[in-house]
Amino acid sequence: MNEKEAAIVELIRRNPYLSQQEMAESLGISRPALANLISGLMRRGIIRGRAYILAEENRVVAIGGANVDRKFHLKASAQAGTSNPSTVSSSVGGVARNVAENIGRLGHPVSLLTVAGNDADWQRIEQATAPHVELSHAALLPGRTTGSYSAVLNPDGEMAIALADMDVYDDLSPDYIDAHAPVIQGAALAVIDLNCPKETVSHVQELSRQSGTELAVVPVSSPKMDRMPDDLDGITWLICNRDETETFTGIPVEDESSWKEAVRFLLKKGVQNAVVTAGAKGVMAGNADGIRHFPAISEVRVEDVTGAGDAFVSGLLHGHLSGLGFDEKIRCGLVNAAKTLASDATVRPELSAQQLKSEMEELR
Ligand SMILES: Nc1ncnc2c1ncn2[C@@H]1O[C@H](COP(=O)(O)OP(=O)(O)O)[C@@H](O)[C@H]1O
Ligand SMILES: O=c1[nH]cc([C@@H]2O[C@H](COP(=O)(O)O)[C@@H](O)[C@H]2O)c(=O)[nH]1
Repeated sequence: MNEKEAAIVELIRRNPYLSQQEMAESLGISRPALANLISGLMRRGIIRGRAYILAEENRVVAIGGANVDRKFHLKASAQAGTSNPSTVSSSVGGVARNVAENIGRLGHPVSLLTVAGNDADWQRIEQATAPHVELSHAALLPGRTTGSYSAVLNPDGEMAIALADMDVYDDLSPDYIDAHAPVIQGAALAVIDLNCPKETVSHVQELSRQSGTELAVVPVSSPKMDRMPDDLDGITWLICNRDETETFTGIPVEDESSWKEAVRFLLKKGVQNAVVTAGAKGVMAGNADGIRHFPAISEVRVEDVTGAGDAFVSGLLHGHLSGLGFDEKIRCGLVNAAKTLASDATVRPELSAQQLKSEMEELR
């Protein structure tokens, strides 16, 4: 292949929807010259043909963070201004990545759109994630550092402080999304986390609306709630924990009635299905047909809380993709969260669709 042909192939790989006019303009050649080059590529079987691409049933795309999580377990209560003896453990995380791994383990084809540094942390993420998630669209940025989340935990397990180095996600930009638009347009469901900048969230919302891709929005923390789009129309699922909900709605969630009011607030803003989780108290969830409380699974042994929220989201979306009724979708989330709390892993390695199905029967 010569240089021009290679450039054409790269353009098509990035966006198979480009017209010949757009390709010619982008390469700075005339349209007839482009047509000649394309027929050459077709004769040699490098381009197979032009096709309308149908959304692959149940293909999911997750957009957002892929981090390395580090936990420092202090041997005595934290003292400022000195070195504190501790043991450290680490694992792979990031909300979008956690959800993608859960969904992949549950048997759905899933791609991750993310950005990272070209470093050892990314290699670790890739090794743990690639068996379950398609990663070919992840952009490795020279000179950038892969996202990381470091929590310092007191001896009783409570967090003293957590440090998030997630500057790399500033580059999860609308331009990056445009370069991978067909991945979103061809998916049945897109899941975006709020590690993404606000303009990226709105851009994905617009693209999904145009292509009829369902959209789930998953916040990552209360300070990042200012990245929520101004208008929530076209969001199929919004799943927030209590802190995130209070920050966004301004409604203190203190009892069943204020909890319900917060869900109603989200629905009024245009979300189709809204869920507010509250740890051991369970979730308040609803849509235009009504809002109701679902208790958490009570018989859980809490081993490690990391990843429970992401497991809830993933179980719920698995129920949604499997065409279950509303209450069963929520139950899929509750069961997956409970089983993840009882595991020291962020995404439990035994998870599969069959496993979750039998756990749902066992906990009925
Ligand atoms: N102590 C607990 N006992 C039972 N279930 C829990 C407990 N903590 C969390 N969960 C489950 O995990 C889900 C998410 O937890 P939550 O703390 O609300 O969100 P996040 O982890 O995102 O902050 C809850 O809806 C619930 O189903
Ligand atoms: O600003 C952020 N904080 C935390 C996370 C991720 O959130 C997960 C912890 O989730 P939970 O709060 O559900 O335990 C970790 O994997 C961490 O990397 C993130 O993506 N972005």
